[in-house]
Amino acid sequence: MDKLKYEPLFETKKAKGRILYRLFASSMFCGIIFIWIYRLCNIPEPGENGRYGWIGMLGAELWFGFYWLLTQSLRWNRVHRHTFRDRLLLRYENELPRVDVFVCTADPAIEPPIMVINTVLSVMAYNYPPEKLSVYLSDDAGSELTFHALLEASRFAKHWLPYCKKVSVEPRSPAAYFTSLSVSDQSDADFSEIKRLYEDMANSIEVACKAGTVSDQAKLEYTGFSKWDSYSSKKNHAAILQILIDSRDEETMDIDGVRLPTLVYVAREKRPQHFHNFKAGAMNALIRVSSEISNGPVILNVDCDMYSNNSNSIQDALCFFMDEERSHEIAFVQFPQSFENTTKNEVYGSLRVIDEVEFHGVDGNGGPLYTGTGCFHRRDTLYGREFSKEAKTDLKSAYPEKTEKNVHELEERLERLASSTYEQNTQWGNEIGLKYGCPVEDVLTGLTIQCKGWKSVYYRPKRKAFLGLTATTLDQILVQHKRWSEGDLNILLSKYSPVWYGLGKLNFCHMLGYLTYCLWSPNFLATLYYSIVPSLYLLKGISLFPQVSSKWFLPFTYVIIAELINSFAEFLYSGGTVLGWWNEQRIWLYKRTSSYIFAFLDTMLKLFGSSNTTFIVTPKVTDDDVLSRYKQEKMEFGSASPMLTILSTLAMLNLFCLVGLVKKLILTREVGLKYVFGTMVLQILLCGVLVFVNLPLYNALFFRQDKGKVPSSTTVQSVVFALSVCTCVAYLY
Ligand SMILES: O=c1ccn([C@@H]2O[C@H](COP(=O)(O)OP(=O)(O)O[C@H]3O[C@H](CO)[C@@H](O)[C@H](O)[C@H]3O)[C@@H](O)[C@H]2O)c(=O)[nH]1
Ligand SMILES: [Mn+2]
Repeated sequence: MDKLKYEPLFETKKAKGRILYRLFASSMFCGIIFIWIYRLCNIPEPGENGRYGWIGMLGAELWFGFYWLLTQSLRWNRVHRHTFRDRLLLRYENELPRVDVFVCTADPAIEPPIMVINTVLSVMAYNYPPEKLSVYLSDDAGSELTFHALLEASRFAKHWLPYCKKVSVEPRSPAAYFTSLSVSDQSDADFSEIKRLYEDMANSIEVACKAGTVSDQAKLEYTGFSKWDSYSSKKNHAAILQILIDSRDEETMDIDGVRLPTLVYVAREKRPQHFHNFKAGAMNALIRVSSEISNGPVILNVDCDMYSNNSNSIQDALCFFMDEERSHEIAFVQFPQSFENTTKNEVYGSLRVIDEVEFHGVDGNGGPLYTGTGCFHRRDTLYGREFSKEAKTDLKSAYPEKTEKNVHELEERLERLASSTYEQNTQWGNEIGLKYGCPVEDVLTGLTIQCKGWKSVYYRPKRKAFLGLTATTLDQILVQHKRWSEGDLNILLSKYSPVWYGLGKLNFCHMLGYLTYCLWSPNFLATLYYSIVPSLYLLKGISLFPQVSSKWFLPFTYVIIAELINSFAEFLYSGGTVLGWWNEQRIWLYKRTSSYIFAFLDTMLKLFGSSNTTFIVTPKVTDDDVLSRYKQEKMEFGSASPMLTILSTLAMLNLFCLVGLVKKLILTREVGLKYVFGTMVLQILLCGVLVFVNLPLYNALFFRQDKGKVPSSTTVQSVVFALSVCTCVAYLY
C-alpha cells in the first residue's frame, strides 16, 4: 500500500489532563511520605500506651501508601481509542474474515434460556455478512430446555434478522429492543408481526421451563431431542452437538432469501470422574469444535447474559485487527462490561471507575486484561502462538471442508472433540487454549498472551457494545468479588505471576497494573486493622493520630481530603451520581472486610493443598420480592453467612465505640470536650464515618421487617461478638 496515502483504521489519543493529574499525584505522594515519616519517628517507647497499636498503624499506612502507588500505574498513561469503520469497509468489504462467536451458559435454573437466546439472537444479528458469522452456544448443563430454546431461536432468527436489517434495529436482542420502545413506536404491521412471533416463541420456551421438560409433541417434531435419551444429569452426560443452521448449506435462508449465520449447540461431555474446568473447559471445547466447522480466525466471547447492544462491534474490533501498520501486534480487543439492570445509585457499587478510568490506563501500558466477556481474540493466539515482529498476521484462514456425507456423521465426529477425555495427555488448558486451574481463567489467559509479546486493546465506544446483568443482592456481589480477588491472587502466586513470569516480558507499569488487581484481596488486612483498632483505642482514650495543633496534622488532612476529592471526581467523571459514590464507599469497605478475607484464606488453603478451585455462577434471575427492593435501592442482606456476620460485627463494634466515647464525654467530666477533639479528631472522624457508612446495615439489623433484613441470628451474634470485644478492651486490656 502506498505509504503516503495510508490512513489508519484506528487512532490512539492520550487522555486529556494527564499533566495535571501527574502533578496532583506527586503532591499526594509527598503527603504519603510525610505520613510515613510521622509514623516512623513517633513510635511510642516500650511500655508507653499504644505502642503496638501504633506499629500496626505504621504497617497499615505503609501498605495503603504502597497500594496507592500501584494504582497510579492505572492512571498515569491513560489513552483513548477511536475506530474508522468506513475506511475498513472501503478497503476490505469483500475480504472480511470469518468471525466465530462463543456464548457460554451453565445452568438453566439461574441463567434462563429465554435470556440466553436473546443474547444468541443479538449476536446472530450483527451487521456483518451472515455467511461469515457463526454462533456457538456452550451449554454446561447440557439442558434440553436450553436446547429447545435455541431451536426455537433458530426458527425465529429467519424473521428477526431480516427485520433488524430492514428497520435498523438497535439493540438486536429482541427482549431489550421491545422494552426500549415507547407505545407510539409500535404501530406498523411488520412490528406487530415480529412481536407476535417473538411472544409465541417466548411462550413456548416459558411453558417448557415451567414444566421442567420439553413437551413430547416438540420432541417428536425434532429428532435432535433423541440425544437426551441417555442423559442422566447435568454432571453426567455424553457430549451433545447439533448444528442447527449451517451457512454452508445453500438452502438455509431467512424469509427474504438471504443466508443465515451458522448456529451450533454444544454440550461437552460431563462425567463425575473428570474435572471439567468450568468456563475455560467450555471455551476450549468450543475452540476445537468451531475449528472444524467455520474456523473463524477471529473469536468473540460473551457470557450468556451479555447481549450485543451495538450491531457494529465486529467492525469496530476488526479495525484493530486489520490495520496494515499496527495490527500485527494486537492479540485481543476487550470491550467494557456494562450492565443493563443497574439502578441510579448502584447500591452494590459498579465497575464504573475501572471501565472509564483504570482500563484506559492499562491500555496505555500495553493493553487491558482479558475479562472474559465482550472480548475479540485472534484464534491463533488462543492456540498459543508467540508474537513475532517479522510474521505479519493475516486473517485469512482455510474453510474446513465438509468430508462427511451427512450432518449426523459430522456431528458425531465433532462430539468426540467435546468428550471429557479428549484433553488427557494434551497441552489443552496449559499451552493451548484458555488456561485451567484459576477462577479467573480469563485474566490468566490474557496475561500469558501478553507475556508472549502481544498487545491488547481496550475499546469503549459511545454506544455500549454489550449489556449484561449485574448481581442484585449483597451476597451475590460479595461472592463474585471473592471469586475475582481469589483468582487474581492465585495468579500472583502461580508460576504465571506477573512479577516473576512477567518480568522482562511486560513493561514495568503494565506489571504494576496487574499487581493492583492481583493484590485486591491482601488489602483486607490493612482495612480490617484501620476499621477496628483506632475505634477501640478511642474507647481507651489513646490517640493514634496527630493533634490538631501539630504540623503533622497537615499531611493527614491533605491526603485524606485530596484522595476523597479525587475519587469523587473520578466517579462523577465516570457517569456516577453523588449518592452512587457514597454507596461505592460502602461496598469498597464491605468487599475488603469480607470477600477479600475469604479469598485470601482460600488461596492460602489452596497453596497448602487443602482446597479446590470453585466457580459459583452468578444467578441471573431475581424473585419479584427481591427485585422490588433492588429497584428501591434497599440493600438485600437476606440469608446468614460468615461474610455477613463479619460485616455486622464490624458495624456494631464501631457503633459501640462511638457510643462509648459519647457516654464517657457526657457522664464523666474528667476529660474536656475540647481536649478530646483536639487530640483525637481524626480518630473520632474515622469511627464516625464507619458508623455513618453502615447506617443501612443498622437499619437492616434492627428495624427492617422485610425478608431482605439481616437474619436475627446474625444480629444476635454480631452484638455479642462486638460487645465482648469492646468490653475486653475497655475493662481488661
Ligand atoms: O462451569 C461453568 C461456569 C460458568 N460458565 C459461564 O461463565 C460465564 C460467567 O459466569 P458468571 O457467573 O456470570 O460470572 P461473572 O463473575 O459475571 O463473570 C466474569 O468473571 C468470570 C471469571 O471469574 C469470567 O469467566 C466471565 O467471563 C466474566 O464475565 C457465564 O456465562 C457462565 O454461564 C460456564 O460456562 N461454565
Ligand atoms: Mn456474569
